[in-house]
Amino acid sequence: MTNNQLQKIGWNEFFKDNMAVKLENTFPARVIAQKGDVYTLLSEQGEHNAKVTGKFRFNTKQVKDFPVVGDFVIVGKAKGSDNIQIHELLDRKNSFSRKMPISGGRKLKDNMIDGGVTEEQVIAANLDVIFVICGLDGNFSIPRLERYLALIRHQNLNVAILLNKLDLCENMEEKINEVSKIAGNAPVLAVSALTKQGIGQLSEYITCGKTIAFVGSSGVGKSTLLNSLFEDQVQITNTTSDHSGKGKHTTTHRQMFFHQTGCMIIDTPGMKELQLWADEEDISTVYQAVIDTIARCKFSNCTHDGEPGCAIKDALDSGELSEQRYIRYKKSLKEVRRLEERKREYKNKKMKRGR
Ligand SMILES: Nc1nc2c(ncn2[C@@H]2O[C@H](COP(=O)(O)OP(=O)(O)OP(=O)(O)O)[C@@H](O)[C@H]2O)c(=O)[nH]1
Ligand SMILES: [Zn+2]
Repeated sequence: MTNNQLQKIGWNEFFKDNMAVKLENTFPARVIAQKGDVYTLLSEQGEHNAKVTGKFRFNTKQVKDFPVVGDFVIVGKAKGSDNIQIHELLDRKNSFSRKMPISGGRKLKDNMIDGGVTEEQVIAANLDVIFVICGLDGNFSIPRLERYLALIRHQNLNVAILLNKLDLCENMEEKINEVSKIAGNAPVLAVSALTKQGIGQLSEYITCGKTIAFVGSSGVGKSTLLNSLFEDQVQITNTTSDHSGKGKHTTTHRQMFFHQTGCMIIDTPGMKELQLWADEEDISTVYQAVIDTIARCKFSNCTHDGEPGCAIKDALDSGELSEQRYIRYKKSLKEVRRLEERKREYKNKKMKRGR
């Protein structure tokens, strides 16, 4: 692979400039798959399987600082062996992240998932566009889309919303309308991965040198979509366990696929739990309509709890603002405030332990 070929897999000046390790015989590579602590990498020299070095592991304090699919890393041969090792993770242009999920059951506190390590979990890195996929069947969920949008807004990613299973949907316009109301600037596309209806709309995103990722809950059709785009089966899809739209887990690890156009597509396993890794500003952006309404309240310190001249009350009464959406806004705000608190507690605890 020549330098030009490295560019084809997304390498550019941004990554070159932040290479810190200048060890002899090291070179850049991109993470194209991950299974546990084994990474599959692609470099000018071809494909390699590698782990991080002991030094990397020792010096890395946070989960988010380990490589994920889409990352660029600096690799080299281990002393006295032909094995490739990862020495350094290069700064990310961006990433899609959530709060680390809770292992071993969830705790609900004030109707919010609470607990787990207060750290960022990076799902995929260095993306040009992220596609949030949602089924037009029983899986359809505006609240879930809003949560994805909050996470994405936090990372400043370009996002497109992809409504799949168009073949199963009888009120497409109504659904698109509903989604458009919360989508902000994100384009909303409706397709059927199965019949390929509308798939052509994706071609403007699937272009040479670009990296895109598919995220969404299990069973929305990420792998089916990938299969359609590649014609020949790159992933094995399963049949949904029932008609509720909840699929069986099929994709078990993250992986990057190379499309014939030269586009890199990252498929991710369906996410059950989507705790916010976002802040108040992100919530304000996702719920801009609520923020605009609040700005019209008579008193700037209005608590929207019966004060005179409350624009929220008027908007709820007139139906201009949906009560459910307002409740979700308040809940999300509470969740990110709680996250800020937990981040502070976590940092203090870590500092006390000296790591
Ligand atoms: N009718 C219909 N079914 C679809 C469509 N896309 C996917 N499916 C079905 O939905 C089920 C789940 O699809 P997958 O592609 O495995 O879903 P996934 O998002 O990759 O799921 P995970 O790997 O668990 O994250 C399969 O039975 C697919 O055949 C579609 O456009 N229309
Ligand atoms: Zn008010």
